[in-house]
Amino acid sequence: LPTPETKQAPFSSPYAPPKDASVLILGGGVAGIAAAQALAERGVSDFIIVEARHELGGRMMSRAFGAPEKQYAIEVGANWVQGTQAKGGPENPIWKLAKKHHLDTRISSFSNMTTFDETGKVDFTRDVKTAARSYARLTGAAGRRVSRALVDATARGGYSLTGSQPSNAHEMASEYFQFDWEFAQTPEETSWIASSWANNYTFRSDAGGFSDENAMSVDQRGFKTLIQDEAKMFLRKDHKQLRLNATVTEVKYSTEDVVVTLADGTALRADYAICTFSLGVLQHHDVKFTPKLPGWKREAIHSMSMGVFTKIFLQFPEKFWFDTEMALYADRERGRYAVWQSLDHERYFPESGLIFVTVTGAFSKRIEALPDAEVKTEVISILQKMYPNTTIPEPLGFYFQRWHADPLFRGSYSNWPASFLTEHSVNLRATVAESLWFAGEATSMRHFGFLHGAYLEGRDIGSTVAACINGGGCVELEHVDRVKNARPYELL
Ligand SMILES: Cc1cc2nc3c(=O)[nH]c(=O)nc-3n(C[C@H](O)[C@H](O)[C@H](O)COP(=O)(O)OP(=O)(O)OC[C@H]3O[C@@H](n4cnc5c(N)ncnc54)[C@H](O)[C@@H]3O)c2cc1C
Repeated sequence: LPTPETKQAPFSSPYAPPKDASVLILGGGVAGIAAAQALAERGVSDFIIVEARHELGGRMMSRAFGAPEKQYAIEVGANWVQGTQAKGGPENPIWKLAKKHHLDTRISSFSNMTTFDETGKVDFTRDVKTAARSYARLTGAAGRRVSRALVDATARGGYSLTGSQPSNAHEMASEYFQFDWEFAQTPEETSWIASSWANNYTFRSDAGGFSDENAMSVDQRGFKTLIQDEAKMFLRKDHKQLRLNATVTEVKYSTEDVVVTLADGTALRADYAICTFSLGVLQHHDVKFTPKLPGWKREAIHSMSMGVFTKIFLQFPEKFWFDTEMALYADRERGRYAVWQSLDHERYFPESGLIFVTVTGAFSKRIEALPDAEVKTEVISILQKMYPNTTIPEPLGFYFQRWHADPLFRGSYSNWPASFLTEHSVNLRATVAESLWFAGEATSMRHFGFLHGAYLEGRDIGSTVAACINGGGCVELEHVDRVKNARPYELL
C-alpha cells in the first residue's frame, strides 16, 4: 500500500473566502448523525450537517398509513435492529440506542410461517428448513475458503458446490426467503464469501457477531426517532449545525478545502467534508464532484452494487389471512411477491387490517416502473391465488416506496458482488485529496447494508476527522492505486 499523504494544519490565505465550518457533513442519515456525534464528543462543534430532506434519519423512514380512523406509523425503510446482543458478547450499537430511547420493539419470529403456492395453502415448511440448513452449509464452506486463501465465487456457485440446487417453486421460494430477502439481490449477484461474513458478523455470536435476534420497531414515533432524539442531545439549540431541505448539487474539493454548492446556489466552504450519500447516489452522478473523483475511487463505487428491498403495504377492512407472523408464497417465477408479513397480529397491531409483502432486486425495479394501480392488481391477484375460496376485498390503503427511482437514495442498501475485492472496499472508504472523507453503510467491510454498519462507519470517520482537527494535521485513509489480479490473466 502506498504511504498516505499528510494534510497539514488548515492554511488560511488572507485572500480566501471565510470558511463556514471546519467540517461539512453531507447527509443526515445514521452515518451523518453518528459522525456529528463523534465530532461533538471530541470538542469539534464547528460542523454543519447538510440534508436534502425535511428531517433527519435517511433510510430510517416512517410514514402515516391507513384509513383516517385506523392510521399507523409504518416503516418504509429500515425496520429491524438486526442482531441484538448475546450474553457477554458485543452489543449492536443500534440496539443500545433502541434501549436508551425506549423504542417499542418485538423480536420477530420468522419461523412462525404459513406456506402457499399458486394452488392455495400448501405445507412446504420442510423445504424452508432445508433452505436454512443449505445456507448454514454455504456460510460454513465460505469460512473454510477464507482460511485456505481460496478465491471468491458467487453465492450461487457456493450453493451448487455445497449441494444445494433448488429445482421447483417450493425450493426456490425457500431459498429466496433465506437469501434474497436479506441481501436484496440474488445469489448470482452476490459474493459467496462476503455474504457469509456479513451474516456471521451480525447474526453469529460465536463468530464475532451480535446475535440471531431481529428486533422489529413498532414504535409509533417511528424507528427514526432513535436517531432524531440522539441528534437532539448534542446539536446546538440555535440550529446553526443543521441545514435541512438543502440539496447538494456539487462538491468541489482540493487539498486546501471543500466547497459544497446547494440547489439554491448557496456555497458552503470548510476544511473537510464527510460524504455519507448512499452508494446508489454516488453511482448515479446525482452530485457532481469537481474535479472528477479519481479512477480508483470511481472503480470502487461502480464495482459494488445497490440492492432494492421494497415493502408493499396494504390495509384491508378486516383480516382474512393467516394467523402466523409470516407467510411464504411460491410462484413459478422466483421471488414474485414471495414474503408476506401480517401486522394484524396479536404481537404487532391487532385489528389494524395491515399486511405487507416484500419484493427485491430486479423485481423491485420492475414494479417501480409500473403505476400503483397495476402493482395493486398484481398483489391482489396473488392473494386470490393464496385464498382461492375468498373474495379479496378492495384495500383501504396501498403504498410502496420507490427506493431505486429516488435521487436521494437510488436503491435500498449496498450488496457485495463476487468481483468486488477487499481493495475496492478499502478504496470506497478512502479519503480523496486529504479533505474529502466517505462514510455510510456501504463503506463498512463487515456490516455493509445494515444500520449498525452506517453507525459504526459514521463514528469512526467522525472521530478520525476530529483527531485531524485537534491534532493540527491529518493522515488520510490510504487507498490502493490499482487493484490487480494476484496472478495476471493468461490466454493459453
Ligand atoms: C427498505 C429498506 C429496509 C431496510 N431494512 C433494514 C433493517 O431492517 N435493518 C437494518 O439494519 N438496515 C436496514 N436497511 C438499511 C439501513 O436503512 C441503511 O443501511 C442505513 O439507514 C444507511 O444509513 P446511511 O447514513 O449510510 O445512509 P442514508 O440513510 O442514505 O443517509 C444519507 C442521507 O443523505 C441525504 N442525501 C442524499 N443525496 C443528497 C444530496 N444531494 N444533498 C443532500 N442530502 C442528500 C439523504 O436524504 C439521506 O438522508 C434498510 C434499508 C431500506 C431502504
